[in-house]
Amino acid sequence: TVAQSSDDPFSAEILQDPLPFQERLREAGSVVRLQTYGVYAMGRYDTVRSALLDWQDFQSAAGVGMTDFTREKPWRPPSLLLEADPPHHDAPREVLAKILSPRSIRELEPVWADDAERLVDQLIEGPLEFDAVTHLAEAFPLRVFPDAVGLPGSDRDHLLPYGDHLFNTFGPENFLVQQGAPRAPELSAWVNAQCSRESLAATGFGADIWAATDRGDITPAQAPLIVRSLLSAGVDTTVHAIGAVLHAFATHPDQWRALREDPRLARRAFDEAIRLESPVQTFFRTTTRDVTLHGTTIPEGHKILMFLGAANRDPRRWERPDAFDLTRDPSGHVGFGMGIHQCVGQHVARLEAGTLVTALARRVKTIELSGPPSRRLNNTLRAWESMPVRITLE
Ligand code: HEM
Ligand SMILES: O=C(O)c1ccc(C2CC2)cc1
Repeated sequence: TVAQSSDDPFSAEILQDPLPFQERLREAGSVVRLQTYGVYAMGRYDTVRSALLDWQDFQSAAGVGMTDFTREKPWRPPSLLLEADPPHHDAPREVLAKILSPRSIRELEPVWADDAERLVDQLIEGPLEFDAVTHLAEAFPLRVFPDAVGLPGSDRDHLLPYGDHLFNTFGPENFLVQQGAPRAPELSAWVNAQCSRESLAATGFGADIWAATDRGDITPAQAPLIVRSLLSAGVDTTVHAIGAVLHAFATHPDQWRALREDPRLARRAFDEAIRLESPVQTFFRTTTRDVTLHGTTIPEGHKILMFLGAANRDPRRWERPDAFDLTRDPSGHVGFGMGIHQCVGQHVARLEAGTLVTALARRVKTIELSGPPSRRLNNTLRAWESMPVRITLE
């Protein structure tokens, strides 16, 4: 018999503080049936990793949220990457992987480094106490990423509520989805309008995607959906990942000192903050046949829920899992997923966070919380509402 849990991981209480539930989940077994939703959950690192790698038994094409696309209509046309499996997944993935590769985005490094320095210079002219979510975690990605995609200047802040709602729709239709539903059609229409060739600048990730249609690597019908993938995945994730790394440093002054002594630590700090916080907490898969995992058989056509956040703090895999420790090697964390769907934008995310943290480390001597930070509840994202900080300067 399979282990059972009566917890609701999408309740406000557990979304506010998921750690006790995640501990219960890991201890209950490799595969645990969530009675509230009739889905199978996994929180241990080894089980999550093997499900991520086994795309044949655990498919994405039926959706990576609770909705089973073979039974219900998705609220938006499925992503050609996230919600697709080989062979359909192959060409869109190959096109985007090339456009977002470290070599392709290398030219952005000086541009973003300069932008980060200007943003930090402006910031430190003002009061040395401010909300790091508003003035850093949200401000920087919204300043650099839409430009890199090739979005026109105005109303780019639609991207945040669009992403917030999208990430809620991967969960059950609970209070969070109901909150975002009224604006969803308008936000979705706005995002779709940004993805046409004529809307996008002549250079940037968007133009590069459309150029791939001229080469026949993808079709003109596919191009807008692939641009939509960037606008869907590329903003809220980095906002809350940067929030996570700032929170980690603000609560570990010794690690901030270590970074200032050795700026190369910025990259490892980002991955360690992603391991610890897992801005993307969960994703689903759907079984393509009866699958037996660690002695538990999951019948065909069932949803499994992978708790990336729980796997990233599994004591079976990580020593002192709840510590933010820059001497640790965080590689192997599942905060960007693993396998054929592993985050294709991770190099962009690392560059964004790296340039901002490096610019801060040059000017800011100390950073600490000046009040309690508050969480923004979301069915999928571990997100920040506000983070009051106080800094001192060099
Ligand atoms: C720190 C920030 C980010 C985090 C934590 C993150 C996390 C993830 C995760 C966990 C997946 C795997 C989804 C799955 O297995 O079903 C993924 C896939 C993806 N990410 Fe990211 N992501 C981040 C930033 C970005 C950025 C900046 C972009 C675009 C520039 C992006 C674009 C994508 C796309 C298109 C996929 C689907 C890949 C595929 O299915 O082949 N992500 N991301
Ligand atoms: O292709 C998409 O639309 C897409 C949306 C959200 C994500 C999350 C995992 C970062 C990834 C891809």
